Amino acid sequence: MGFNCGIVGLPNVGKSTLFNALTQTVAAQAANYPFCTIEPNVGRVAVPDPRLQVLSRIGKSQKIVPTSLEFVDIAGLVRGASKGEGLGNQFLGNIREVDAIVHVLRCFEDGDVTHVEGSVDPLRDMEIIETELMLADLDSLEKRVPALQKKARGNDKEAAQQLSLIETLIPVLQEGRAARTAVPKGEEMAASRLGLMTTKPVLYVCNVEEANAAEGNAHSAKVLEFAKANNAKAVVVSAAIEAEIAQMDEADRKEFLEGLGLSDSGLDRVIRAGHDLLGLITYFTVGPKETRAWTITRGMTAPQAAGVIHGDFERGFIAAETIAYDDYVALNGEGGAKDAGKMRVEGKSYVVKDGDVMLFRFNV
Ligand SMILES: Nc1ncnc2c1ncn2[C@@H]1O[C@H](COP(=O)(O)OP(=O)(O)OP(=O)(O)O)[C@@H](O)[C@H]1O
Ligand SMILES: [Mg+2]
Repeated sequence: MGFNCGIVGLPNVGKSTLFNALTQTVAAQAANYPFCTIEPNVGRVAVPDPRLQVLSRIGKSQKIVPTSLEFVDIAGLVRGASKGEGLGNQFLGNIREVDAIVHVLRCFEDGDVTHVEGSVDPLRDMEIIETELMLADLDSLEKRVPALQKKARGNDKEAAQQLSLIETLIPVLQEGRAARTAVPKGEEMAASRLGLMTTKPVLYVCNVEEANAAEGNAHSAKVLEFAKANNAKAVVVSAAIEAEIAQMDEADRKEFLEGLGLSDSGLDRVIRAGHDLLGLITYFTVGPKETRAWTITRGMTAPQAAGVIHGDFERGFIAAETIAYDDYVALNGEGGAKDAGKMRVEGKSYVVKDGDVMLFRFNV
């Protein structure tokens, strides 16, 4: 399943630094000048899930295979990007291609690191970026209206439906609100097919200085408050320190994190939040060879979930032996769950739940 999160923001706010930390590489060039990144950097990241260790211990698996998520480090956007400023059109094109947006906001004070707006103010920066995305969306919708009107007059039902959705969204964007805030219920799929940027789910990442990695600072507090009031997600991270930690070996990393007063890496929170943002859930397969996490979209049925492992599993699907994660753990594995009657044999219409431990029966 090819889901990805695009890392978006003003130039020089720490996007490539965050990308390098996430991917545990130095693949992306991160440096103290705006427009350091031009071509997007793409990398896959393992989704950390503490349930994997628990399951593999009970199931006596030889190895653990986490599921993964793709991140794309995109060039910085500036004011006027929707009108072509700063190679805006090209960069907006990169954003259109991702499934979710990780919006990096500079919350660190450092006189040596250039800020294209001259001062640190994450809510202002957020508005600059979101305005550009809204203007670009507005432009792309308005362009489609005349052709759709013509088709709709010729009794094209599909065109008429699309036109009506577009006519709902245009005034919303004109008022300066993201399209995602006004998609009518039941039209989410149709809206996502419009290829807009402001319908994509967004996660705000507050990039703070090293000293504030644990608690955040006054800038990040403003973002968190905004996010709370607007039903949005935000996390605090120090990209610079995370990039450093990512280069350390396991033992040093732990000691270093503890020294900073961090129980877990901020990156884990970014990755997990990205996973949730995409409406993704995880089910597990547990065996002597491996304990493995699989990513599916919320709402998928058992055969569809099986298809993520192999097309044959979906085509020849018969049933899925299913144990909820909590039951698997409480009853110490498959045998105990079976004895307690907690292993369910689910059929074709079963909607898989997050944490299900599954074994598929199939026949091809
Ligand atoms: N939390 C932080 N504290 C201090 N400095 C940081 C922090 N995060 C990033 N930086 C510094 O900010 C500068 C810009 O970082 P980076 O190249 O990652 O930004 P970018 O958003 O990818 O920029 P561009 O849009 O130009 O590609 C680098 O010098 C980096 O070391
Ligand atoms: Mg960059």
